Amino acid sequence: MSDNRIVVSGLSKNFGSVRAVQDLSFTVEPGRVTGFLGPNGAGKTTTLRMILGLVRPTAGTATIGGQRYLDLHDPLRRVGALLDASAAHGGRTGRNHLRVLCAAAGLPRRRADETLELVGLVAAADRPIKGYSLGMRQRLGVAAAFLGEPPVLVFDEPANGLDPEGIHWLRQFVRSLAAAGRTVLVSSHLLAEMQLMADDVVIVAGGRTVRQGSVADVLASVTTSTVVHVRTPDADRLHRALADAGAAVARPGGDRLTVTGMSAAETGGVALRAGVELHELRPEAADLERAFLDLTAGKAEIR
Ligand SMILES: Nc1ncnc2c1ncn2[C@@H]1O[C@H](COP(=O)(O)OP(=O)(O)OP(=O)(O)O)[C@@H](O)[C@H]1O
Repeated sequence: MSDNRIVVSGLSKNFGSVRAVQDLSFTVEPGRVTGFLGPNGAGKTTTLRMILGLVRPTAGTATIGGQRYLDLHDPLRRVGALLDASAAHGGRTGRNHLRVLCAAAGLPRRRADETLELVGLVAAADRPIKGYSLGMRQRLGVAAAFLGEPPVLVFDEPANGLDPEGIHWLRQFVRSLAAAGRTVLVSSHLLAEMQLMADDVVIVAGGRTVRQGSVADVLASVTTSTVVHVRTPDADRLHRALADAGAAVARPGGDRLTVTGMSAAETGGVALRAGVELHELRPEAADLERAFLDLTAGKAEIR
């Protein structure tokens, strides 16, 4: 696996007057899972299709190991992709579908059985695909992408239609691909899921990048407005003390206060100085969902 980096540079795509992707640049590193996040219509699928040579960019380039997909010598063994899980021929069985793909790619037939096992579809392998649930089709699509054990994998919304057990399986599988040194790009609008699955994230909205970096850095960069949850038997006094110290305080009811604009440590300090007893002092956990909403607010309209 010499260089299996995906490099997207100044990539743009217009469909008539629709600017689906605008000047997008990011790098997907081997050995890491990169989450490609954005609301509906953000341009994710169009970008993935440009990386895979299925859509011609209006401007910019997308390369895999320094070459455009269309210039790769053995693309099926270099890059595995799941784009549209409903693309398989409904009349075929899952096993036959994978065997046909093996034959087309010059892979041994046993890879069909091995990947069926890997994605947990052995029990349904000899049933026609038209009877598969969406989640089963996703698993079959993942199996198809991994037939040639390629070093680079691109999955468009692979978690769609999966039940919680399926999502757990997908997360483990995707993480194991990266742990083995593969380059993994996964698009999603399931942000909480990406928080658990991805090492890096690229967040797009309205065809543009709004933030990219490691999950930890992106979270840190958007958690300036900390929210702290407090419980105290002396809510009125603490409320006054916090307001005097410059915090915004909401009263969700009873003995509870929600403090904005002050860290948990500062809130505890104010309580101590005011002589107020605390029963709970809890900073709200930062999550990607909130970061995403903050970042894409106002840019998320479907064009
Ligand atoms: N072939 C096409 N012809 C015309 N417009 C298109 C075409 N493909 C995509 N678009 C438009 O480009 C924009 C981006 O679409 P794209 O499918 O890339 O977004 P997405 O982020 O994958 O969205 P979703 O999460 O809904 O799948 C949308 O406005 C869409 O309508």
